[in-house]
Amino acid sequence: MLWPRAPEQGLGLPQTCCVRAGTTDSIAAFLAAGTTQVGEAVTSLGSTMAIKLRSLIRVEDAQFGVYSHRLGGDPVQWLVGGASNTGGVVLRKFFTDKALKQLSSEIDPEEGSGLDYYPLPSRGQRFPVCDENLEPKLEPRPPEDARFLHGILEGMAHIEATGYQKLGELGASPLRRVVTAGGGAKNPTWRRIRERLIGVPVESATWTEACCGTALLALQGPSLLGGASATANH
Ligand SMILES: Nc1ncnc2c1ncn2[C@@H]1O[C@H](COP(=O)(O)OP(=O)(O)O)[C@@H](O)[C@H]1O
Ligand SMILES: O=C(CO)[C@H](O)[C@H](O)COP(=O)(O)O
Repeated sequence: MLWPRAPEQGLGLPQTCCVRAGTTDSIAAFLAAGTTQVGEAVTSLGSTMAIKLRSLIRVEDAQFGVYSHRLGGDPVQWLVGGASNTGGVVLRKFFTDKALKQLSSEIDPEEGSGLDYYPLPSRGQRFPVCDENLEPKLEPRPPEDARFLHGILEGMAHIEATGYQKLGELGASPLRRVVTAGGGAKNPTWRRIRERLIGVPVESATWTEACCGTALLALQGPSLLGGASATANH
């Protein structure tokens, strides 16, 4: 908590104003998504892809871009995960949001694309492997836009699945369910591709915007952390 100083020193807020600070966008998205159980995770599919798994075990491994934030509770829970360079920023290079919706409806998520892409906006990856020289792979490009999109969505789902697999290998609590936040959460085709590849139920969050988590944190403070549900009627 930050208490404001005199107006000439700070923000000029009244003494009665309590400011809560310190979250990141993907932690805010995690809080908004309303998980309560160890083994539940949130994938934020925004411009980049970030994953956070509610775990009893803390895991850190810079080689794979894996780190943990302390969530709280008794016993203490951790948000284990990482932030990848893949994500919607790659989709935006090729498709408008309107085209994404139309083309996604033409994809059969039960079938493989037959392509082997590694979607990145440029060279370099942070998670699930940390390698500044890793190159994107988005070729060959088929003539059909829907198939091209299928390959990209599948490639990103592979990266996400590998990420969750890596958390398990490094000793985090076993994954049971994935909730989705961010702009990619509104894509049911992608959700099904991801579910097939990750191997646990994948759902869309009721609140997909990180700002909802920030608002909940401002309202409830530390009582929101450590197993409390974020889906209170606010
Ligand atoms: N139907 C869709 N399917 C998949 N991705 C989508 C869809 N609509 C929008 N997006 C992607 O969502 C991203 C924006 O999500 P958002 O959570 O607002 O991102 P951020 O706040 O990180 O910039 C864009 O990169 C866009 O390509
Ligand atoms: O890369 C990101 C956004 O582009 C991550 O969301 C950001 O790094 C959040 O960090 P943390 O994982 O510590 O919550």
